[in-house]
Amino acid sequence: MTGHTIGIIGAGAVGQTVAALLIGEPWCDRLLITSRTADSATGLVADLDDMAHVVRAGTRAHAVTVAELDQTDAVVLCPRATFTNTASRDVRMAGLAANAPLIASLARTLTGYTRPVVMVTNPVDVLSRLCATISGAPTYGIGSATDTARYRTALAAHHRVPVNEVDGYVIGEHGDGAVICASSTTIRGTPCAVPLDLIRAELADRPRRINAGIGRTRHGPAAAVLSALRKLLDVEDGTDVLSVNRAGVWLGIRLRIRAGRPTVQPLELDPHETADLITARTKLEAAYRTINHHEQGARTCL
Ligand SMILES: NC(=O)c1ccc[n+]([C@@H]2O[C@H](COP(=O)([O-])OP(=O)(O)OC[C@H]3O[C@@H](n4cnc5c(N)ncnc54)[C@H](O)[C@@H]3O)[C@@H](O)[C@H]2O)c1
Repeated sequence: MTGHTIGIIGAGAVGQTVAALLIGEPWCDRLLITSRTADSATGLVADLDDMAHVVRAGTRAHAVTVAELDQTDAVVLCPRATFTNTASRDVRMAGLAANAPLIASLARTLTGYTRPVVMVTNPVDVLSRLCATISGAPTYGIGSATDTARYRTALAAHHRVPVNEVDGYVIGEHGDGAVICASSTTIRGTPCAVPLDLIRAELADRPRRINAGIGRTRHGPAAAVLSALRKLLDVEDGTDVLSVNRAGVWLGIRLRIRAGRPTVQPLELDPHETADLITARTKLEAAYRTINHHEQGARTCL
């Protein structure tokens, strides 16, 4: 279980938090970090080195180039292109045009990579598909796991029960097309009332509050990355909600991961949830069609 090397692309808010969490993981020996500038990667490495010495962790971080990531057991993709996001709805999808060429270029460098790639960059479902299509690497998007955690927290507060008594999932798009699986949600094993409007409002407002308070959402998604890595690298078995290929479209789906191998665990949906999932799927397919030219590389404009 020891000896894993993890690559991180993008030394920003999420990349730094993922790296700090991995320093504390006994199964992670090495972190290979690359970012837009060598300075930010080496700066992060020095800071992590100090951290590792203080807490006596064995994990060592190194600044590398993207080409050197072929030595890793998994890669976390969390870069963000420079752009100003002025959207007030569909906020994550608003990053599509700016982030797609960045992810396409990194995915080309990862061509032939066979280990898991964990995508964080938004819009995560569409960019997971782009990365998987270009690189051929098994690509898992992070997003619905955080939505699921937020859903359970909000529902537990509403019913005034401990959060670990709530079992329920959010699947589909990590964004405005999230599908709340209310009909299969239980508290202590018993179906419960789900105030959908309240939950939808909280799923939209919570990241807004985090961003307003501390600038960027980082700890929740970084924990979701760690949870996925532990399972995909066979450190532990368990259930996760990740964005994967479902009949050609990447969207958040419940997976059971045993011995590092994910299998889809479909949830029973009522007619409303089924309609929501079809809507999310249609939206993600339409969004992908606006960027699929990146599969071919740069086109000549005539
Ligand atoms: N899926 C989720 O649940 C989730 C949650 C939070 C953030 N995100 C997304 O993750 C991405 C990163 O967020 P952040 O807050 O860490 O952003 P950030 O701006 O803090 O950091 C982005 C980093 O990417 C680096 N970068 C830019 N171009 C690069 C390149 N070509 N190669 C390598 N690195 C490059 C930048 O230098 C910067 O260090 C965003 O798209 C954000 O929307 C997703």
